[in-house]
Amino acid sequence: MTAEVLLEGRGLTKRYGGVVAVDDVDVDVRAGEVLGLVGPNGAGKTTLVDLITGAQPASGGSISLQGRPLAGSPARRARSGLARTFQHPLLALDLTVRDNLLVGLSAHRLRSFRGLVAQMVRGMLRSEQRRDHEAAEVLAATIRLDRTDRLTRDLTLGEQRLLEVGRALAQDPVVLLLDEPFAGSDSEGVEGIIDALRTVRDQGHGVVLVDHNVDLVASVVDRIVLLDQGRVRFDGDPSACLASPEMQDVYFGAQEVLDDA
Ligand SMILES: Nc1ncnc2c1ncn2[C@@H]1O[C@H](COP(=O)(O)OP(=O)(O)OP(=O)(O)O)[C@@H](O)[C@H]1O
Repeated sequence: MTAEVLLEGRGLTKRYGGVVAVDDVDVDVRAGEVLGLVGPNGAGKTTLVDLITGAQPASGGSISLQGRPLAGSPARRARSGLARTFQHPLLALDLTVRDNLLVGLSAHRLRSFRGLVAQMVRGMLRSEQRRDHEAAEVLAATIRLDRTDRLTRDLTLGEQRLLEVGRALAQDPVVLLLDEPFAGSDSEGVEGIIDALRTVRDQGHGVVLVDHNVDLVASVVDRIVLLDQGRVRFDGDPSACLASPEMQDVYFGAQEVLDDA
C-alpha cells in the first residue's frame, strides 16, 4: 500500500523580477519518507523550502498538508505541523542546550488553544516540569548531544546544527524540512542528524532534506528530487538518480561542453 501523502505542492512558482527561481514544481512528501532535494548552486532548493514554509510568498501554485490547504505566515504553517532548520542555525545562544530543547517542546504545545491552556496549568506543576526535562534529555540523546547544561554559544557549529534539529523534532512536526543540516558538521554530527532523520521517519512523519552533498543525501533518503534552474529534472529512486543522464547533465554537462571546446 502506498503511504499517505502528507505534503502536496502543485505548480509552485517563484519569480524574482526576470529570474524564475522555482518554475512550476510539483512535489509530494509521504508519511515515513525522507525526501532529498538536490541540485547545483542556484537550482532553487532554498526557494522551494521557503515557498513551502511561507518564508517567501509564491508567485503561483498551491500547497496542502494532510489534505488541508497550507497558507499564511511561517508561524501559522508551523502551527499546522511544519518545522524547519536553516542554513545558519537560529538558536538562543545564551540558553543551555536543555533550554533550547524546552523552547521547542513549549512551541509544540502552543500549536492549539487547548495546548496553550494546558501549558499554563501545567506550568505550575513540578511533575510536568520534570517530564519536560526528561523529554529534553530523550531528545538530546536522539541527536547524540550530551551535557545538556552547556551554553549553546559554547557548542561547535556541528553541535548547534544538531541542536537545531532536536528543537525542530521537539515540535513533533508532520513534516520536517532541513536546509543543509550537514554543513560544518564532523562525522559524529552527521551521524546524529542521520539518526534523528530515521527517528522522524520511523514515527511516520515526512522529512525534506536539502544538501549539496549528493552522495550523502542519496545514501540516507528514500527518494530524490533533482532541481536545476528551478525545474524538476528527476524524481525517484536515489541510486537511479545518481546514475541518470539528468544527473550527469545537471552536474557535469557544463564540463563536457568545456571539454568539447
Ligand atoms: N531574494 C532574491 N532575490 C532575487 N533573486 C533571488 C533571491 N533569492 C534567490 N534568488 C535567485 O533564485 C535562484 C534560486 O536560488 P536558491 O537560493 O533558491 O538556490 P539554491 O538551490 O538553494 O542554491 P544554493 O545551493 O547556492 O543555496 C538563484 O538564481 C538566485 O540567485
